[in-house]
Amino acid sequence: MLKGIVVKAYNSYYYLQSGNKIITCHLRGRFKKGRFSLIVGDEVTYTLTGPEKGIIEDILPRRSMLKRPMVANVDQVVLTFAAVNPDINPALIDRFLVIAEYSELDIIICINKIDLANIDTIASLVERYVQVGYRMFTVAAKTGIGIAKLQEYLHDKISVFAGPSGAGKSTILNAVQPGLELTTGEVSHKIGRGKHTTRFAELLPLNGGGFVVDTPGFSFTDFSEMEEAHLMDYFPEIAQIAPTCKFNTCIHYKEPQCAVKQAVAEGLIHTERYQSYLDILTEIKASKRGF
Ligand SMILES: Nc1nc2c(ncn2[C@@H]2O[C@H](COP(=O)(O)OP(=O)(O)OP(=O)(O)O)[C@@H](O)[C@H]2O)c(=O)[nH]1
Ligand SMILES: [Zn+2]
Repeated sequence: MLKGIVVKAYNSYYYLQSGNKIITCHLRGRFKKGRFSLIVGDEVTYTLTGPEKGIIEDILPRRSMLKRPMVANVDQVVLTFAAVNPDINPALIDRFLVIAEYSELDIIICINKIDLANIDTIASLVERYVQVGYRMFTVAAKTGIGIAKLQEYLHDKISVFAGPSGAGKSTILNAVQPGLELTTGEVSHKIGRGKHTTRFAELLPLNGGGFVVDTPGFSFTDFSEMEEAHLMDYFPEIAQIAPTCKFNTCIHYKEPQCAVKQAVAEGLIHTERYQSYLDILTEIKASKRGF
């Protein structure tokens, strides 16, 4: 049985990467009857019906499923931020981290444009997130600094690149995989969500194995689906200390004898990380009240 991975879905055609070939496929009729949907990243079996044409027979079990964008079998997300232009904003990093944690993704944080950065500022920021346990990369896509190391971590994996507009995601992907030729633009020339007009994600193959996804509009501002009591789970350093709070219902807000607040006071948890926690908690509370 031949195997492939869906790299693109368009107009009821599915494009499979199979070995080093792209096979254009239709779905076997029985799939169409159910409420079944095949998405980018799905691994499938197929039979050939012509040269580089085929029909998809079966879908293999999904290892994971990301909803926005819709991609199956994502291994990790690379949260990408610019050190400068737009200036780095730790509160924004925390917001992206919370959504990525909520989506149960493995996370890499990538700080781009370090050619323009104040090294001390970036070093202390890197330290903050390394302490929490995150994998941090500093790169300059334009000059190539750090790109080889990032490439190692992308090998044989499906990696989704997400981050604010202008962070340099497309530029990084072009550096990681010469030949992709994704369009990049000046920050000031972009409006709203950026220049992307594609609505559907596409897997872009890397030489030597693995795929990357450049996300059109990863929506990272909406916390209303989350529960107040679970927010701590998306801050690893808070989740770790939470069991030692006096009350097991403690959400580390106004409760007495809170071990998390104690840890903040002692400098074990970064004040700005705790502030991000409180800000998002407040947003969740407000959304539950219908604001
Ligand atoms: N100095 C410097 N500029 C960079 C670097 N990487 C990207 N840029 C510039 O930053 C701007 C934005 O880069 P893009 O790659 O388009 O950013 P993006 O994250 O893909 O943006 P969206 O597509 O809107 O999400 C471009 O003008 C790039 O040339 C870098 O390492 N150093
Ligand atoms: Zn507490």
